[in-house]
Amino acid sequence: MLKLEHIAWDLPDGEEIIRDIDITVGNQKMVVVTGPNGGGKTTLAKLIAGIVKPASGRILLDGEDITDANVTERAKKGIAYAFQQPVKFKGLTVRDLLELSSGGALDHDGICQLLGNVGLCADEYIDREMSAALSGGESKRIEIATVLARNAKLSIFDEPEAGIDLWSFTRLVETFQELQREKKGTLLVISHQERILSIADEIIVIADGKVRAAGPRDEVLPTLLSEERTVRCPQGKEDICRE
Ligand SMILES: Nc1ncnc2c1ncn2[C@@H]1O[C@H](COP(=O)(O)OP(=O)(O)OP(=O)(O)O)[C@@H](O)[C@H]1O
Repeated sequence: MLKLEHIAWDLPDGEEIIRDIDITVGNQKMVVVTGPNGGGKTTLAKLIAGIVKPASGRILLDGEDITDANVTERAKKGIAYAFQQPVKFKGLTVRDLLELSSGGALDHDGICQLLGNVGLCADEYIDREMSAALSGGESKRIEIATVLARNAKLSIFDEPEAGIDLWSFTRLVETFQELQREKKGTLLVISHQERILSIADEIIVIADGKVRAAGPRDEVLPTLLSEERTVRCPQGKEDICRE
């Protein structure tokens, strides 16, 4: 179980970005973090992965205080993080990257399966270099595949939908569902996508650096969707919106 207690994070000029956040993420759950742009979701994910350190508060993983552990130590303890903007490693091939992530040699079928999770046809990609020649959507999907390859205790995905096509996105949603069914670790997914929100066990809404709402999907999602409808259709204009 992941537990954040009174977590805060500020910019060097003192501006508070994350304010006194308390979150509990149960094992084997799929938790989706959503909320308005600039609300602090990516910062929260970076705090959990150890990329940034909190100004105050504690982070516990299965009861162990990991607040002072760095990224590598947290990775060893089972936290895997997929960046919103994928990192490119010149010289490394897709196969190298997937083998590094999974911790051992992978045969053709193993690589096919991992790339298939994100809708990539393996043969075309296995020996390609992780360079600027890959499109944004291709490298984003490879990044997601590397996190899936880790089979981590806690996998964090930051806007996995960003820049990937509809077919690959559908495949990714199915992959998340398979992982949920097979109870293969905890998924923490930052997303604005209703299709991802609709398969969450729990939803956390972060706005203005605080938890605005948190709870089981069926409690949180209806309110979110009705708020979205209100934004799309201002009060008093419902008749026009329906037409
Ligand atoms: N290193 C930094 N320097 C300056 N501002 C930062 C830094 N990191 C985060 N911020 C600011 O903190 C706020 C929260 O950013 P964050 O990326 O966590 O938001 P988000 O909820 O993930 O947004 P989005 O939905 O747009 O991805 C933003 O206003 C952002 O500009």
